[in-house]
Amino acid sequence: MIKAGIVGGTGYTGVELLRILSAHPGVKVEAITSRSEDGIPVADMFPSLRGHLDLAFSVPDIETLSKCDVVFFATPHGVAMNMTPELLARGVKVIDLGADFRIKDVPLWEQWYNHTHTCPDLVEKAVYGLPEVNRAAIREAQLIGCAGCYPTAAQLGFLPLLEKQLVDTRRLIADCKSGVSGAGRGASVGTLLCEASESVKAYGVPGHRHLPEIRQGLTAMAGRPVGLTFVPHLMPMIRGIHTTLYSVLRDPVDPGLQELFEERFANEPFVDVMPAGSCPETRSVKGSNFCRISVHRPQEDDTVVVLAVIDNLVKGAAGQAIQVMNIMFERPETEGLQQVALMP
Ligand SMILES: NC(=O)C1=CN([C@@H]2O[C@H](COP(=O)(O)OP(=O)(O)OC[C@H]3O[C@@H](n4cnc5c(N)ncnc54)[C@H](OP(=O)(O)O)[C@@H]3O)[C@@H](O)[C@H]2O)C=CC1
Ligand SMILES: CC(=O)N[C@@H](CCC(=O)OP(=O)(O)O)C(=O)O
Repeated sequence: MIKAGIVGGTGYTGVELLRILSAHPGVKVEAITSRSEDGIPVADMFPSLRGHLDLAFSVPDIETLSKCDVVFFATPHGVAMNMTPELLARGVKVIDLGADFRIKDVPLWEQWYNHTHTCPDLVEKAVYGLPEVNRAAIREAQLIGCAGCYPTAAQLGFLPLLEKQLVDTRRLIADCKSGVSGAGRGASVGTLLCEASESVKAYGVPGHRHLPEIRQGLTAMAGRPVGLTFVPHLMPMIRGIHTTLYSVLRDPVDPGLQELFEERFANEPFVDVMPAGSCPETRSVKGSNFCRISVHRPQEDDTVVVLAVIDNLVKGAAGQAIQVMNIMFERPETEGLQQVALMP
């Protein structure tokens, strides 16, 4: 049994980790932290877990967490970096769902996150948690910076095109939409029902913190710097990310896009390439670890349109983190992650 700890158990990604791990046959959750709910039984706060988890929240404590084999940080950026050096020194593997270890260029991270990094040496050692790109490195890693939610969908969608050098890398466009749970559980005016429902709004147009993360991944795939326009939107739904990705073919001769996507993801257990002409819906992945993708070439013109959907809390966060854990601990990669999406 893998002994797991979760820091940040009262947030949306924390409770999603609990939902999935409580049914994982190879994992026992040993510690779950919250500073605000210290001592409260987890099932009192989340009745959906009654009968599945007999644990109470406790404040984050290095002695307790270091008895675990793996610790997940489901915390805002700037938190994981404080405890990670000590946990690694004690032989614990760390999987950060936040952004502390995702961006290799530390000054660039500090600029976008407006925070001083306290362990830049560990950023170099950390492995980016996107199994479809980095599986071999994840297997050997002690520390993972899990891919963000928008970055997961955008990178998976562009991956086959960039690896094969099929599109102009100077003008990639990622038009992305997220459900409100992407903003976390903390109260804010923008996520109130009256503000977020029955309305759609772009945000972060001049620059969003996921821009450098997505650009870093796409640059590695393409083998050269890429130009990217990334515009996120807030949608009146709870879960889900929908990305519409635009790029222009370098050579207008038909490269066989459908076959290319099917072949690239043929052995990926959580990427489903949809039949030609289809448009994946966010509800087709709600509660599941799948990314569903379709590729289009409207009017047989030179623009390629890729549609990719994920559940931001699963493939975009907790599910991906558990997929990564399965790889690190040499468990079957799909173990505990077989949930079918909720319809409707
Ligand atoms: N929501 C999403 O769709 C996605 C989120 N992520 C990332 O995952 C992380 C968590 O997100 P989310 O679950 O939405 O966040 P929430 O705001 O919903 O929850 C944050 C959690 O962190 C705890 N926490 C906050 N500050 C600290 C601290 N200083 N020390 C210890 N614990 C702390 C909180 O509990 P308490 O204050 O009681 O200790 C709470 O349990 C973030 O980095 C986010 O960017 C990644 C992908 C998708
Ligand atoms: C709707 C919404 O507010 N989404 C968040 C992104 C989700 C998230 O938490 O980001 P990570 O994937 O980096 O952890 C945002 O735009 O900042």
